[in-house]
Amino acid sequence: MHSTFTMTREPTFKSYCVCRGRNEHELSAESPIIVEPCNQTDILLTTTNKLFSFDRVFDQHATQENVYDEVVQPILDQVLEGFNCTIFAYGQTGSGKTYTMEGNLEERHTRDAGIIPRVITNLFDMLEANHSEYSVKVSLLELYNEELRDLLNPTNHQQGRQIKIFEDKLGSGVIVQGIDERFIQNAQEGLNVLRAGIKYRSIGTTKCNDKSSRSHCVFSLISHIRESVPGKEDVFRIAKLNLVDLAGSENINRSGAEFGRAREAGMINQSLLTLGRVINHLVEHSPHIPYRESKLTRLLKDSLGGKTRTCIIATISIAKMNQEEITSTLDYANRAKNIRNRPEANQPTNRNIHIRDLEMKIEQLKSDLQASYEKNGVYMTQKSFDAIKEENQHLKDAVKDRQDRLDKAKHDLTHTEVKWREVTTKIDSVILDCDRKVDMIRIQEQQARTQQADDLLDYFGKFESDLKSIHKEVEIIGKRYDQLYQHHIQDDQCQMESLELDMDRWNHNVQMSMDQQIQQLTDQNRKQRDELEKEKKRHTETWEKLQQMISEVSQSQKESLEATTATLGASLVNDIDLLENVKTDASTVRNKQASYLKERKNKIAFMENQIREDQDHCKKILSKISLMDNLSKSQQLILQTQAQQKDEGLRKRPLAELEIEPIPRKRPQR
Ligand SMILES: Nc1ncnc2c1ncn2[C@@H]1O[C@H](COP(=O)(O)OP(=O)(O)OP(=O)(O)O)[C@@H](O)[C@H]1O
Repeated sequence: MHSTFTMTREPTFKSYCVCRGRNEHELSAESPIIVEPCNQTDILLTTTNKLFSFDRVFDQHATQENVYDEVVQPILDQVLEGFNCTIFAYGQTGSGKTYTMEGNLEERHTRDAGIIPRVITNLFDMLEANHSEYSVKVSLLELYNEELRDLLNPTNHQQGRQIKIFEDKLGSGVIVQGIDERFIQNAQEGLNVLRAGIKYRSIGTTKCNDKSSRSHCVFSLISHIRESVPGKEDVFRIAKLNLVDLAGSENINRSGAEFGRAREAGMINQSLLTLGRVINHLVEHSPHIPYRESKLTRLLKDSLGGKTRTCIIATISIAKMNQEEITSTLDYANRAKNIRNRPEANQPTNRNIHIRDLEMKIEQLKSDLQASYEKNGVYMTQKSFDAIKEENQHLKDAVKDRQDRLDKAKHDLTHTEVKWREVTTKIDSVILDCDRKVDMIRIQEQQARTQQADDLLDYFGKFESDLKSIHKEVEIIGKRYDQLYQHHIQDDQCQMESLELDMDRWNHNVQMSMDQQIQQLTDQNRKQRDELEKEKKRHTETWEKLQQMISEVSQSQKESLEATTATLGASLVNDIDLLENVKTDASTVRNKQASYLKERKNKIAFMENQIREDQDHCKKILSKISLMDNLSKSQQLILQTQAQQKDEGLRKRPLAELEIEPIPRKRPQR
């Protein structure tokens, strides 16, 4: 055994997680597994994909022995070194707290034996192996509905003897007055005592557990170990191990706490809530830790942020149907991991000190007894009175603390009320303003609508008169078209007839003049030819007569004669050519006249077509105009009806419901 009193640097508040495999109920409900231990220290909640870290995670296949070896054995070693230690089991009902802490109490080394029987057994084994002088005493305390009960002496409670909790001024932690502490000589005796006490634990039935522990249960082991120091007086090393099986952390509805058990569940939750608050305050290093708000936290004060080595074992189901509780348990235990305790080994005490302590205690008890016999008004010793006074002071402090918080809450409430009133007034004025604005907007809208309707009526009136004038214009155009058409055709026909006449006349004239010219030319030609013949004859005669003379006439005369003949011949040819040209010109003019006539005819036919098309177009325009006329009349009617209806309904109907189409501001182009 180690005899040194060491301050450790390991985490002072450890946190473990133990998973329970699915039970019959969860299997029959086919509730899927939602937790996955990733490695030895992390566990994944698959539904939220959140990872929780612990000092060690035990999956559903882990054994009680595994848990003991890894969690409890190191703690037991430290108990033997003089450290006070505490192990909590925390979890929803039915998750395996009692199984983990107690398990099977019947047999020493069964597979299902939990932490307590293994601790008892191993403690004695270790003490024996150490060959030291020792003593071990145990106590078993139940906290039910905020009442402490001694399970090793249940009659105490029945006889109305109260168990009190004191804080020891000398620094040895919390003192629980009025409980039985049984010395046990060996493991078997310890197990017997435990089994006997456990029988009295408050058990009920819940939906989650047939044998549900309805209370918090604290099993404490106190060991005194004698240590020999060479040349000095022997000393005793005293240490305490608390093994706490908390009640289920379930919510009332889900646990199905029935038949008056709702109060019980409420109480359980109350003390667990306080435990949670204490943990939060410790984690946040708050100046005030609300230990005094529940007996559970008062009892375990030293294990929470005190000098004790503490660990929490979170027991969880792995089935999805318990998701809510699994999450809250993991959160709770995870948070507790951040508590910082200041473990200190207890100072060894020697026989004399111990005897003196015991003598003081005997004295105190004697004094209490005496005071109680004498019934002199104060049935207790001064020391007990002082303790009660101190308790009262604590209570007063707590009351003051609560009063302060209440005052602050009241102050906050008043402040909030003032603000609320301010906000309400503001809201009222805003509503009033809004109402006024809405009314104004309605009136404006109504006016605008009426104006719009009037504008519309004006517009349609003008539109109608415009249509009428268009109508008239179109009629005039139509008539003009008709007249034009008649006129044009007649003109063209006259023109054509006169042209034809002209042509005929011209043709005739041309023919006549041509014939005359031809006749003249032919006559002229004949005359000239006759003259020429005569001339020729004369010449021949003359020639013949003057043959002789001719031979004598110079060559030049002969040439001149021949030239004259040639000139006369050429002139004749020219005349013929001229006549031919005149003929060609006449036929060209004739052709031109014919093509002009043809062109005119085509033009007239084209114009006739156009006029016909124009007439059709006019007819269409006329029918459209009459259609528009009808439409405008019917729209005018609708508008008038609407205007009347609007006038009546505008006050009642919201703006958006008025189905008036947008007004085209642009006039249609004529
Ligand atoms: N790891 C486990 N292996 C096998 N069985 C288990 C395990 N944990 C719990 N059980 C069984 O589940 C049932 C409920 O367990 P237990 O009574 O320990 O729950 P609990 O958390 O203490 O519930 P309560 O808060 O209601 O007391 C018991 O029958 C127990 O034997």
